[in-house]
Amino acid sequence: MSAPVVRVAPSILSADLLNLGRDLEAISGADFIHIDVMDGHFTPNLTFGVDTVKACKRASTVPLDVHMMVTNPDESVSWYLDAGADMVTVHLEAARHPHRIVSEIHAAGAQAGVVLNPGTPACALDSILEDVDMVLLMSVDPGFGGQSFIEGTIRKISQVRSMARERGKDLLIEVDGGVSAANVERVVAAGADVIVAGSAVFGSADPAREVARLRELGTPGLAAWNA
Ligand SMILES: O=C(CO)[C@H](O)[C@H](O)COP(=O)(O)O
Ligand SMILES: [Fe+2]
Repeated sequence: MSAPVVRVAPSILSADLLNLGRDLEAISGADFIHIDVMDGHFTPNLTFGVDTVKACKRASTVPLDVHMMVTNPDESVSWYLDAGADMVTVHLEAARHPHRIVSEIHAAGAQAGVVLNPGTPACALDSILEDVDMVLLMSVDPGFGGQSFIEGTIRKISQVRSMARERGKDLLIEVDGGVSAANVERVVAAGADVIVAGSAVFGSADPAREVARLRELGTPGLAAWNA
């Protein structure tokens, strides 16, 4: 069996939208394409919708990780499943019926995750942890790329990894916001195995190399919890 490696999910929030095809090609070695759907209500910003997800599906074979930052995702999750999302994550702060959404995602053959804002404690996962494939922990308040990593997230990552361990749950933990070469090893060592990076990847001169570098720098951190 090959050794586990950190999965890297570049966020196209920081891509050059006028050259999105070129930027998707540059990250063809990534593990996911992270698509930040924001509705201008749940977040102060308005970004991508279903058509962007469809366009990414046509342009790339990399699995699509759709991060829904919308109020009432219950109403719109099916649009993103139909558009070709491979992983869909919904905020526990926004979902009316999170278990129903997770079932809908699984019924469509996709993977399901729930997201916690920095201000939401890990215990909010208590009744849903067993039902999801991934927990996404925000390490910035959602809305924008390029913000600074909130340090308290490190403790929350460890808490969620411990919860998963105690329950014997095989869980992906993704961390989103302010992750870069400077902190990726610590983030992973705390218990993460998927990292989102927007400005770190697309702000670099060579996005393809930055994906490989983040994976390389982060992977040693897996040994801390993934024995
Ligand atoms: O969900 C998000 C913001 O709400 C983005 O995925 C996140 O901020 C990534 O950008 P960066 O790596 O530049 O912080
Ligand atoms: Fe995101």
